Amino acid sequence: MAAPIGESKNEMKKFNKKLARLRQTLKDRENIICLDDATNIICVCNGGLDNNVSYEEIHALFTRYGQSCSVLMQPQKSYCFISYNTVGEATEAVNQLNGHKLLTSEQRKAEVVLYTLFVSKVADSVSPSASLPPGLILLEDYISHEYAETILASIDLSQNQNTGQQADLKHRRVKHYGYEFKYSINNVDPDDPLMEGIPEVFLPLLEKLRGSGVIGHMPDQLTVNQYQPGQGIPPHVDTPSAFEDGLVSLSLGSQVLMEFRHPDGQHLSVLLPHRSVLVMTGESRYVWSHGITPRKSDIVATPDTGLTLSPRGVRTSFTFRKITGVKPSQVDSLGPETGDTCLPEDEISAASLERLHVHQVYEQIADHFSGTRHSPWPRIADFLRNQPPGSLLIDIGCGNGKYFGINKGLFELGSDMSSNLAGICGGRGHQVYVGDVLNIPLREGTFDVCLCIAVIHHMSTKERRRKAVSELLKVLRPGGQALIYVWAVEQERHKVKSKYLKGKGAQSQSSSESQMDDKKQNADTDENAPRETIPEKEPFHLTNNMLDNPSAHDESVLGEVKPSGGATAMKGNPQKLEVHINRTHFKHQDVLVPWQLKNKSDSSKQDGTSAQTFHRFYHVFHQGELEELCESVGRCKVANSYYDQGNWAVQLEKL
Ligand SMILES: O=C(O)CCC(=O)C(=O)O
Ligand SMILES: [Fe+2]
Repeated sequence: MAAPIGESKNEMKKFNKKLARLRQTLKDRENIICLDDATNIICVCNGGLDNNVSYEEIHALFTRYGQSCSVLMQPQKSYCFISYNTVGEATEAVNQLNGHKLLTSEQRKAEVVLYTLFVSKVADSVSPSASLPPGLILLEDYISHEYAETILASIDLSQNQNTGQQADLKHRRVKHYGYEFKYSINNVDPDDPLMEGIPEVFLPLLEKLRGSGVIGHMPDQLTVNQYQPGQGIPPHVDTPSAFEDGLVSLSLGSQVLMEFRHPDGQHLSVLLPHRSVLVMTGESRYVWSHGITPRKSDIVATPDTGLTLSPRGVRTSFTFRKITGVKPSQVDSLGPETGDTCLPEDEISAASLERLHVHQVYEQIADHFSGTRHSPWPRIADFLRNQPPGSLLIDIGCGNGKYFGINKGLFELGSDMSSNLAGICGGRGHQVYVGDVLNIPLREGTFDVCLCIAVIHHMSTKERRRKAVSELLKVLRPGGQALIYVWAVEQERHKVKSKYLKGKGAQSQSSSESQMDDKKQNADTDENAPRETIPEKEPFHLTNNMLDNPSAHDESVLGEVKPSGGATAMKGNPQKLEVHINRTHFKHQDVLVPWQLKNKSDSSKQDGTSAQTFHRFYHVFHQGELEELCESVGRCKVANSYYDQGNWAVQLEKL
C-alpha cells in the first residue's frame, strides 16, 4: 500500500497503522471491504461531507489522475468514493494522494488528512433517492430566464405597502397579495382582501398552469418569501381550511432543499432549482409537512450522481393559493376549540398529534423558550457533577444546551427534535444533532450517561413512552446511567405547592401571567412553566383542525377525519383532549397546555385578538408511573426516583 511521500520511517509506520485501522473500521461499521490489489475505485477516508470536505475540492484533486473520474459523496459520511476508468489511473491517484493534506477552509476549521483505499464497489447506499411525496409535482425549467428576470424586477420587497403584516419575519422577508396571510392566526380573512391582487406579471404563468391542467383553479392569493442564506421556514402544512388543494410555488434565484416529512417519520428532501414550479396536491399538501431548514448550504446531487455541499444564495419563492372562503373563526381558531383534538388511537394519529402539538410548537417558540431556560436544576446538575471524568454524555431533548459544561470532564452530545433549538445549542459551541427520541440514530451501548429532561411526557401513547425509554437504554452501555424527568400530575406534595402552581399564587389563566416577566415566573427553575412571549410571526399553518375539512380530503389517505361540527368520526370513542388552565391542578393526565404569545405593541394585529396561543401536548405522570414504565421496558434497574418541583424523576442503570 502506498504511503505519503517524504515522511520519516516512524511517521510512515504511524500512517500505515492508521490506514489499517481505518480499513478495519470501514469493514466493521460500514460494511465496506477494502482490497490489497489495486482496482479502479478508491474509498477516500476523511474526504467526505461529514468532514466538511466539498465535492469540488475532491473533484479538483482527483481528476488530475483521470479526467473522467466520478466522485460519489453521501450525507453524514466522512469518506467518499472515486471511480476511475482504469486501474492505472486509480493507482496513480492513490500513489500521489494517500496522506494528502487538505488545508482549512471557510467551511472547515481544521486540516484534514486523506487516506485512500482500493475497493471493488461503492457502498450500496450511495445512490440518492429520487422519489417525491405522493401528489407532489416538480416542474423544472417551467419559465424562461427572461420571464424570471421580469418577475424579479417587478417585485419590490423593501416596502410595506400592505397592512404591516408582511415585512421581515424573523427568518425571511415576506409579502402578500390578494389576501394577507396572518401568521398570528395562520389564516386569511376572506372578507378582508388586500388592495393589491396578484400582479399581472404572473398571469402567463398561472394561465399555463391552468391550461395544462396542473391546477384546476385560478389562485387569488400570493405569498412572496425571500430567503437570505441561512434563513428558512419551519415545517408546516398550509392551513387546510384556508386554501384549496393544489398549492403552487415558483422558485427563483438560489436553489434550495425543501424537506417533506410524513407523520410516520418518512423524510424526503426535494431540490427546488431556479425557475422550477412545485405543486403540492393530495397527500403531499395535506399530510406531509414542508419546510426549509435554516442553513447556509445544502447537500445536493451533482450531475454525475455524487453529492456535494452547495452554498445557498438569495432565493425568492412565489406561493400561489386559492382561498376556500371559510372564515377563520369557523374552524381554525387557536383558542379553546383546540379541545376538539383527541387522544390518538393509533401510531399515525399519535405521530401527527405530536408533530402538531409538540414539534411544531417548539419550532415556533424556540427562541423565546430558550430565553426562559437559563439555570440548570440543582439535582440534575449534581447528577452530572457526579459522573467520572471522560464519561460520554448524551442529552436527548437538550434544548439550548443548558446542561452542557456543568461537568467539564464530560464528552457531551445533544439532540433535539426542534431544529431551531438545536441551532441555538449548536450556536453555543455544543455538539448537537436534530433527532427523534423514538429513533435515536446512535450506536448501541455507546454512552455512559444519558439525560432526558422534559421529553417523554410529550409522547402521546404509552407505547411511544416505552419506546422512548427503550431508545435511551439502547444507546447506554451496560452500567450506564440515565436521568429522566417528566412533569407530574401532582403539583402539590406534602402540602407544598410546586413553583408552577405557585407562580403568582393565583389559580389563574393567562391574564395574571401576562403581568409577570419571565424571571418572576421561575423561568430558571420551572422547566414546564408556560411563558408569555412576543409573537414570532412565523407560520404555524397546521392547526388541530388539519383534518377538519372532510370534503377536501380522502378518508382513506388520512386515516382519520373529524367532521367540522365537532362530533367524532374516529373509530371507537376517542378521548377529547382538554386544554389545561395554567397554574392550576391537573384534571387529566393527557392535556393540551397553552403557551401564550402576547403581542406587546399589537400593531400587527388586524383582527382584534391580543394573544396567540400554542398548545403543547403533555401526558403528566402520576406517582410511580415513570418507574413502572421503565421497569416494563426492562434492561434497567431504577437506582433512584424522586419528586422535584412538580416533576417525577428516575435515575436508571442499564443492565
Ligand atoms: O418558500 C417556499 O417555497 C415555501 C413557502 C411556504 O411554504 C409558505 O409560505 O407556506
Ligand atoms: Fe407552505
